[in-house]
Amino acid sequence: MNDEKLTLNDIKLLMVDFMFAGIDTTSATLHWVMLYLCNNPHVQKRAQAEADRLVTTHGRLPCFEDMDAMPYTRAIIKEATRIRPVGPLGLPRQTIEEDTVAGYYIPKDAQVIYNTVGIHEGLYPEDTEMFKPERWLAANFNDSGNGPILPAAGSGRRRGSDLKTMAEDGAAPSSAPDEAGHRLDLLDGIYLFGQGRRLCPGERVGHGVHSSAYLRELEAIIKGDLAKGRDPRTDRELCYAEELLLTMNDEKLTLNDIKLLMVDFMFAGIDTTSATLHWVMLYLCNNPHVQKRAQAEADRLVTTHGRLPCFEDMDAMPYTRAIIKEATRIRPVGPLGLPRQTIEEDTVAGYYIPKDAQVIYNTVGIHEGLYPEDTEMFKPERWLAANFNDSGNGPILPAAGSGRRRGSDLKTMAEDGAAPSSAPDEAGHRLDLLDGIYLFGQGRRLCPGVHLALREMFILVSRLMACVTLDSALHPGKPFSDEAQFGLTALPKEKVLVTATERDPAMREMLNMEKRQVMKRRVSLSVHT
Ligand code: HEM
Repeated sequence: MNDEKLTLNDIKLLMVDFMFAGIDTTSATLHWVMLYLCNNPHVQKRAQAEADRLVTTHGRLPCFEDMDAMPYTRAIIKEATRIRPVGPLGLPRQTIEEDTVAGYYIPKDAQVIYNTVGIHEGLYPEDTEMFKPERWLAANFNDSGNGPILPAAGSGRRRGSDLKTMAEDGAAPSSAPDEAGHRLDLLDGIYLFGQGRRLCPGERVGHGVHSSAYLRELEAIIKGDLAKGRDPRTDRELCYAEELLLTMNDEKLTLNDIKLLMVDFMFAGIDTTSATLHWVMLYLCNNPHVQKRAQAEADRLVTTHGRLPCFEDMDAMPYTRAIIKEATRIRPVGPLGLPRQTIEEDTVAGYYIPKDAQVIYNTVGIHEGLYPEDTEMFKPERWLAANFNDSGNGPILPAAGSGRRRGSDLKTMAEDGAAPSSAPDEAGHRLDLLDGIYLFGQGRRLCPGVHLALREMFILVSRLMACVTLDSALHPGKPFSDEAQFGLTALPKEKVLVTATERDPAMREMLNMEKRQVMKRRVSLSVHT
């Protein structure tokens, strides 16, 4: 550490990085390897024959030194990374100069993301869905250009024929690279580990382009409107990208900033929200009484307004919101928060935390601590104002943004089933998604997408409850296992396949009516543009 000018803290951060970056990725890839081995007994047989040859020669089990002598085993791993790359998209890069790739102009400072799945599919378009480890054996590359065009690890593109370098499958073991110094290794042709200088250090690898054509088109439409003295906002509902394009001068945003924001949102907002919805569906199927109560809430709204729930009904549907909140409590899809660095020393729960330490909050642990007596019970009613009272009933909840306050302070929302009200209570408090929930982080870098995520989930759950009854498609009437499988997001271990049974044909008619109205709006928008 002295030669490399590393502090003890740098070493700790490296250890944590390795844990975060190395465990899920490797184990997910191994899941695919196992799956394809089970699905392809002939592949297993050939790998076993290779292992047997090694065992017979050396009188011991394979060890790290045998990598070069077992090309078929390596080819199995490589084919699994090709056919199902566990990171479907690469990490973003910023271009340091302009360029043209496949006919697309890429400006300087653009954010580019390579599409690993797309690149891998393009390698063998004729049979991309076939698991064929033998693609990766040197015997299948020859100087007539047989084999795909493979980009080499770390340096530009080179022909597959250059890669005719490895010992043939089954040939005498040799650990030396061939005379040209090439190796048909895991990285040749595989983009799963990234590319270039920031290639995954656990292995080494791309490109792929985040197209900006759509954004430029939108910008032209907005500029066209403004040039004609027309404010697009008065004509139609704008999407987020259009709103940003309209305010980009005032906000000092470049087109590139907007692109980066869009990409950030896609990365940060899709998996997290969809994983949370998996849990919501699971717990709805497992708790028919919860569905019934949510359906009753939706029915009251439909009867009052003669339409399906919409965003404005959030405050009027506390039980639906409580379902979403309880799902985020019981199975937070991000089991750990993102790391923070302490700016001063402190003592927390008897533990001394030095300055400059990296701390990670344990979301699962905090959530479990809220209701230790029945933490594994899915009880949305915990989050209804009726269940908080001045005698301190309810857990001690940390309030969103400001210290800790007693649950009794939170007796603020309209009672479940009470008259709809969109106004916060007189104390200005709201029993909202963030009170007591750490899933979205805390403090200044709290998830900025929380309100969007809540609305997306609210609209889906409230409308589902208005229209259908959910049940497990795999084992009707029986609960799903609520065990979590940990990955980048913690998803249910069991596949949440559900059936949706229509409750009332009148709801279908309401949906169809809405669909017709949306289509009409779309037509008028395309006429406008
Ligand atoms: C259920 C859904 C979601 C969950 C569980 C979630 C969770 C999180 C967490 C834990 C963080 C880190 C906060 C911290 O450092 O303390 C975060 C950051 C972030 N989230 Fe979300 N998120 C969700 C939905 C969304 C959506 C829908 C968007 C946008 C469309 C979004 C955009 C972001 C962005 C841009 C950041 C980075 C903020 C920063 O670095 O300052 N998230 N999210």
